[in-house]
Amino acid sequence: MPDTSFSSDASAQQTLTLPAPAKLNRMLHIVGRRDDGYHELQTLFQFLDHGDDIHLRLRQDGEITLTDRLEGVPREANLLWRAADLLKRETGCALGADLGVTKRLPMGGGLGGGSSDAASVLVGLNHLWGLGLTTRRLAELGLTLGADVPVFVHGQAAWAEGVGERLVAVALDTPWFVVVHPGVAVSTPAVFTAPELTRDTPAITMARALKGGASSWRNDCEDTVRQAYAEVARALDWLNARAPSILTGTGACVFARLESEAEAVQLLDDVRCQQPTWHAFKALGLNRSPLLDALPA
Ligand SMILES: C[C@@](CO)(OP(=O)(O)O)[C@H](O)COP(=O)(O)OP(=O)(O)OC[C@H]1O[C@@H](n2ccc(N)nc2=O)[C@H](O)[C@@H]1O
Ligand SMILES: Nc1ncnc2c1ncn2[C@@H]1O[C@H](COP(=O)(O)OP(=O)(O)O)[C@@H](O)[C@H]1O
Repeated sequence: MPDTSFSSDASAQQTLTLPAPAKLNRMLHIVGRRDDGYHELQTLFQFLDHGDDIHLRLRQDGEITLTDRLEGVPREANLLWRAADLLKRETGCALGADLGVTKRLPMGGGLGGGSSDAASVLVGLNHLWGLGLTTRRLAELGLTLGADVPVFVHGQAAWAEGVGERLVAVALDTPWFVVVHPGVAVSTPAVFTAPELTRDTPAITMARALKGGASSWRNDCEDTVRQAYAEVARALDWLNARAPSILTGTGACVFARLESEAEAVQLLDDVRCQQPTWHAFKALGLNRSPLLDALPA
């Protein structure tokens, strides 16, 4: 009988499929504005058991290619490609990769899909290319791609300050959520440049935020987004009549917190029957990203 174990092991080392989970901002306060225009935040990040999948295949010729196109995103802007290109330039690695994505997360929805894709590429290529960079270094590199990339690299639910780069791991409640995308695109820069945006919420301690618990958590972007996007306001009102619900990030997604999976199933059914123009899914909150458990030993 032919021994195929060597060839299958060898090909397993050449390819990797990794999860790129969504995040929610369980609360988000804007506590100031830096000189460069960026806003200082206080936020609680948590992951969902729902997201994209990233497919990596090692190339010996040094090329970085994209095997899946994202509509409206040219190669040089695609965070998968930018993450791989950054890692290659930073380390001088001579290897390359084919990068693919099974896209499930809406783009620009406040679920961090692009940032999570980038984090999974950084973590995955660090492994496939045998670079040996520390998680801390990968997170530093990731921050140059987007403020939300470090939390995905570290893979722990976190209290975040600054623009989201100062992280402290936390254990939050892990309920079921129903996440609704009301079918409109919200511009993050437009939210952050809105004159009426609340930018002066007094900073609080992490202990106080955690002690207040989910029933006290809110998102400072919500009023501004409500005013500019009637469909987001309608989704928040509709969901809030059924379960406590807030905006994630700068939207457009909103999420309802349920007491059980059965309640989440029921609410999801109701959304699909009564609001057919919205996209919705149910997901469990996770304090540990599935990315951390997906890498081969
Ligand atoms: C606010 C959050 C919370 O998770 O919202 P979502 O993007 O997830 O909805 C993120 O930190 C967003 O981070 P990220 O998505 O990387 O933002 P970017 O594309 O870099 O920002 C787009 C623009 O928004 C403004 N911006 C962004 C983040 C921030 N803390 N202050 C800002 O003022 C800046 O003008 C920036 O040019
Ligand atoms: N791989 C990617 N996945 C999603 N968006 C990407 C990707 N690469 C680049 N982008 C760009 O980044 C923007 C923000 O995407 P995303 O992280 O999904 O949203 P958000 O920051 O609202 O959570 C998108 O509108 C898109 O133009």
